[in-house]
Amino acid sequence: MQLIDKYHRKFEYLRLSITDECNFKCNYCLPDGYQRTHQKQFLSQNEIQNLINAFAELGTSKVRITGGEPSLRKDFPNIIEQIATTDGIKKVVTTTNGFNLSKHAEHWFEAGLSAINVSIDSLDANTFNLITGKNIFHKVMEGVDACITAGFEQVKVNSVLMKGLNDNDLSTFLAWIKQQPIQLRFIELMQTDDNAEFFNRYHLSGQSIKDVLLSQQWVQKNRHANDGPAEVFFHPDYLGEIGLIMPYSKDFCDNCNRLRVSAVGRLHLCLFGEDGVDLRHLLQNSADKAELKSTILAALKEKKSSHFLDLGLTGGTPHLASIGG
Ligand SMILES: Nc1nc2c(ncn2[C@@H]2O[C@H](COP(=O)(O)OP(=O)(O)OP(=O)(O)O)[C@@H](O)[C@H]2O)c(=O)[nH]1
Ligand SMILES: C[S@@+](CC[C@H](N)C(=O)[O-])C[C@H]1O[C@@H](n2cnc3c(N)ncnc32)[C@H](O)[C@@H]1O
Ligand code: SF4
Ligand code: SF4
Repeated sequence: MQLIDKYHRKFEYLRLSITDECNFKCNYCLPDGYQRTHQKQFLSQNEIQNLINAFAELGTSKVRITGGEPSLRKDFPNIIEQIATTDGIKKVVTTTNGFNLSKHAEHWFEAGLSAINVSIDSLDANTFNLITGKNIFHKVMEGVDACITAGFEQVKVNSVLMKGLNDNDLSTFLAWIKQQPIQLRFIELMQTDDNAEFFNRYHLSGQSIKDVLLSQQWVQKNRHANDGPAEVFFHPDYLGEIGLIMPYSKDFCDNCNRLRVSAVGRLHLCLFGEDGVDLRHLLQNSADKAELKSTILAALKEKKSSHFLDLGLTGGTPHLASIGG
């Protein structure tokens, strides 16, 4: 039994959100901060274990723990360890805003985290503050250094491209990664239910960056099966790499290799899909594993070939914190 859809795409990568909550106010994601509308019970460690056991038996080998801000959970290191020691899981990775990274990078590495992605939208402390609502740029950068020292096999930095806010920063970013073994990724700003006006004002294609890179002898790398969606470029004079995540480009979804489960246990077939399929009642007891697996397999039959962002359809995703990006 394998997770393969009708377009012959194989899904070995699970993005698991463990909380919706976040302590940042990124202007493209949660500009007014996290709003606690009603008390939600996020997945417990027991529920997570039952979920991961089923996915691993269906061929999942890589799990990204995301959120909201995943490291806000006190049991975050336990969750890392628990997933990393599940049979069949080869890689446990996370995406974080880095607020407590300098303190915990080594601890998470020891718990079994193999790689880490840190979101840093600008290398200018004031602009960072303006975008995220947090005046802790230097602390986050210390966290990136702590990741490199801790020995993670890969450290990536995510930067959402925004017209007039950080699109002139390419040379500063390039100077930074010349001597740093970091994969720096520029992500095209995506429209969600809540950010239409912001999107119209700030969205910018990554193609202009691609053109600059190719004109400066950067070379595109081949993709591997479990890789994320970035087009990756290297240069012999740079220790770091550049990645471009361009969901508005043609054929972006042809390589889709990931499924998502939200922090309340709903299976989402696409970042911009509809409501999702409730799995939670099947996560309470390990004896329900067979039914859980068949529910996931049945749901996959409905996965669409692509998103419909070019038609302005955001599939009911209010913001990416709600489902883990
Ligand atoms: N449209 C779309 N965007 C995605 C998808 N996966 C990731 N992204 C975007 O890319 C951002 C960065 O993703 P990360 O959490 O760093 O993970 P990744 O790029 O899948 O990870 P790697 O495995 O490290 O390459 C996400 O927050 C999204 O904004 C996807 O399947 N579809
Ligand atoms: C939703 S966050 C969750 C993890 C963590 N809080 C963080 O920011 O790294 C994951 C990623 O989604 C990206 N993101 C959020 N909203 C986005 C949007 N509308 N368009 C593109 N990327 C977005 C963020 O920059 C971040 O890199
Ligand atoms: S992008 Fe991440 S850090 Fe920023 S508000 Fe969204 S969930 Fe929080
Ligand atoms: S937008 Fe949906 S179909 Fe396309 S790559 Fe992302 S998750 Fe896959």
